[in-house]
Amino acid sequence: MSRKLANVLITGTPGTGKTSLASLLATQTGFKHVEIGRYVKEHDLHDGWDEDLSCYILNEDKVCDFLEDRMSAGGNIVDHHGCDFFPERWFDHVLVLQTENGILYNRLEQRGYSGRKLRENIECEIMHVIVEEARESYREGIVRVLKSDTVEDQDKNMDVALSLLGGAGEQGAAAGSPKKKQRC
Ligand SMILES: Nc1ncnc2c1ncn2[C@@H]1O[C@H](COP(=O)(O)OP(=O)(O)OP(=O)(O)O)[C@@H](O)[C@H]1O
Repeated sequence: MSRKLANVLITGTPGTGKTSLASLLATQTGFKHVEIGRYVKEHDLHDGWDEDLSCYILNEDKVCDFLEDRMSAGGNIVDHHGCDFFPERWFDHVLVLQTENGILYNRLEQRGYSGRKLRENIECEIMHVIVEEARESYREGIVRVLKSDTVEDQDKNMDVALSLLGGAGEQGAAAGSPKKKQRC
């Protein structure tokens, strides 16, 4: 199987700037912005609502089944705060955004996060949980960790992403590489 266009995963702790970057990148490239949180809500890809964390309980199988055909076609920018349940073969590039803890704290607080939700997200960033998850889930050569503290960082990250997508046609060859996991 090969794709004419690449697929990109933009991941990182909530608040690190995934949606902002993915949205800009989609506008510039014409790729589809696949914001998993929004899809989960709009297409009922969940197992109900978590009252404690005020969020939907994502159903990984439903998400993967829903996206399979679209991902096979390529040209997607997937935006999600986790990355270990997607099939490895879906992605040609994985960008992990990281934000300095104090900056992230302010962003999440401004968004109305507090208590357990705020604390757990900051701990996630301090412990580099998503970076580790990405490195364990995807082959080394496609994972890039990018700083996302400032607007200047965002500009640089756009440049990185655009340069990666410049070779999108060839990247499709990676689509047939062996799967590391069979979660979906
Ligand atoms: N590089 C950056 N520099 C400064 N502010 C940023 C940067 N990236 C994002 N922001 C701001 O931080 C806030 C969070 O950004 P965004 O919603 O894109 O994060 P996210 O990682 O997609 O969060 P979530 O996972 O909860 O959807 C927004 O107000 C956005 O404008």
